[in-house]
Amino acid sequence: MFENRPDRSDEVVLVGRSNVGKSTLMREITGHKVPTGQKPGVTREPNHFDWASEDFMVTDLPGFGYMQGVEEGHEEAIKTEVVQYVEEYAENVMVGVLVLDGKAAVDIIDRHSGDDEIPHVVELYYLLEELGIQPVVAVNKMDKVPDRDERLNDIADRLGLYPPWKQWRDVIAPITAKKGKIGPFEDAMKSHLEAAKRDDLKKFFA
Ligand SMILES: Nc1nc2c(ncn2[C@@H]2O[C@H](COP(=O)(O)OP(=O)(O)OP(=O)(O)O)[C@@H](O)[C@H]2O)c(=O)[nH]1
Ligand SMILES: [Mg+2]
Repeated sequence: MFENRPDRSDEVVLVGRSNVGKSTLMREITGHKVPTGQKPGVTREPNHFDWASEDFMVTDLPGFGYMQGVEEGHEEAIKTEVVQYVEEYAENVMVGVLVLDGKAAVDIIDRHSGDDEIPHVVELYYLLEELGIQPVVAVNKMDKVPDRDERLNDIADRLGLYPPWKQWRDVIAPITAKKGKIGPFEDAMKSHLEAAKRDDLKKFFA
């Protein structure tokens, strides 16, 4: 299990495959220089940013799937650790942000969908639901997606959210984290924090 977790009662976690932009989004949220990179597998340990006065933190977790320079067995081990982390702290996690690469997600999901196979990202989405964690799907790298509505409808469909995606604006948030365009994500976060009666945390997503 990952060490060095600050003891904060409320938490937002960022999860998803490697290289989708979790750490880039973390940077945008916190304003801190979180390491990011072009090669999958940059984040190997959780990055926690915490605000003691609000008893709150945001955690950027290592990514699932292919990681450059990492042995296959170790990738699996990291994936298991990420799942265990979310399970262990489910009580604390107010929102689970599933970050996707808007350009690649549908192809990856479809490639791994079969009779006895559920793609990792879909599995992760179900895990959040099972654990009673409010999901937000941050569909990142929208700057690379030409057919925006079509793509977002497909993503909604693959997650079992009946299209059109616009019905799910509090769950599906198209963003371009690299350019700081994260308004739809902030709006979704604010609506869930309000529902959780934590209006005091909305300032971190403004
Ligand atoms: N085009 C585009 N690239 C982005 C965007 N957001 C992040 N990236 C790039 O995607 C790459 C991966 O970003 P990271 O934030 O390191 O991704 P990560 O999900 O934290 O990756 P791991 O730590 O390896 O799991 C970097 O080269 C980023 O600059 C975006 O909105 N658009
Ligand atoms: Mg990272």
